[in-house]
Amino acid sequence: MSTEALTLNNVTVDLGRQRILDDIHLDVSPGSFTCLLGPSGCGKTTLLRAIAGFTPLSRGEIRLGRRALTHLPPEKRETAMVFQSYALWPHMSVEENLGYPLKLRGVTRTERRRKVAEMLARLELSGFEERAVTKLSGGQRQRIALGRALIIDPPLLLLDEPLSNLDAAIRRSLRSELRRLQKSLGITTIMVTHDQEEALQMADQIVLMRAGHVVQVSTPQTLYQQPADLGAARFLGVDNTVTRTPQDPMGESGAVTFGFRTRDAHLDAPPCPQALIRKGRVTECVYTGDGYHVLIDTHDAELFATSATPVAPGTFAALQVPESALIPFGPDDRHLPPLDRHEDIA
Ligand SMILES: Nc1ncnc2c1ncn2[C@@H]1O[C@H](COP(=O)(O)OP(=O)(O)OP(=O)(O)O)[C@@H](O)[C@H]1O
Repeated sequence: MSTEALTLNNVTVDLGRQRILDDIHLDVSPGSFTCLLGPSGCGKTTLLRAIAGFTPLSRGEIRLGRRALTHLPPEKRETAMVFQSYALWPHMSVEENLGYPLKLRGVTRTERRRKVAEMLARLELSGFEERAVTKLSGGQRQRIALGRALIIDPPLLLLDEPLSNLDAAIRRSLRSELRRLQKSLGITTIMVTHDQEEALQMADQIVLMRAGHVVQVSTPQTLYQQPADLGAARFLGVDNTVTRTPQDPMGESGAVTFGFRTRDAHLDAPPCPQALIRKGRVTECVYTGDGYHVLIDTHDAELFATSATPVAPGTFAALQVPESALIPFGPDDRHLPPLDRHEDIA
């Protein structure tokens, strides 16, 4: 299989009078797995459809390797797409579904059988040839849909929320299966998801989108630890913010907002010299399975923290966040470089 780099330059899409995608630039390296991540309506599916050729560009260009795709119809782009709904032919068997794209390309019956058997082995579904697709589980159907997309050796695989119809356990196991398959084939892959956990677990590169724009392109680790702005941070589970005070950790100048995740704010941690501390009254305490989430009303903000034991509302409590878990943002809400701190923190 040949796999290729994808390049988007200046990609802009207007639908009706509305600008849906605005000046998108993106480089996707060959064989990598990229997730388009963002809230509902931010333009993820439109971008995927534009790459597939189903949505025309108003401006810009799309290249796959040396080929310009921009003006090619979908069937000439040779990209494969898998949707949320499995879109299998219900009246056909597994073998017929998988072999259909080969049949359309004039591949002989013997060769089709060989390729279908090979694909079923890759999907760990050997022996399912004769099975009606209506008699498969949701996870099996989605694997067949994936196999049908891959059987023609496409240079680019496009996935539109392929796991979102499946229940949580199947979804988790299919994530690693899909990633393993993608790596073994080395196929350049772009997947749309609104699920940050899914993107963080699967992607080599995440494209975070908001309102038709790309906010950040980075590895999962960088996106999680250094979100580009406060909006990105909130989308990635940073649910607490505090503004600096004289005794807090701080940068050199200007107002700083620190974001932190609830999981990093502890009520029962041993005191640590370099930490942010906030005190207040507990207003809520809910069980989360692996502990408790506690809401604390401090004098300037309501903050969430974790506790190993339940805490009664009304109790006076102090939360502590280690310095390493604080994400600093400047007055314009943009992420600041890592803290360079010399002073002790109260
Ligand atoms: N055919 C269309 N005509 C006009 N507007 C459209 C059309 N298709 C989508 N939109 C609008 O474009 C915006 C982006 O939609 P899109 O489906 O790409 O978002 P998304 O990020 O994939 O959302 P979701 O996660 O909910 O699927 C939305 O505001 C949507 O209403």
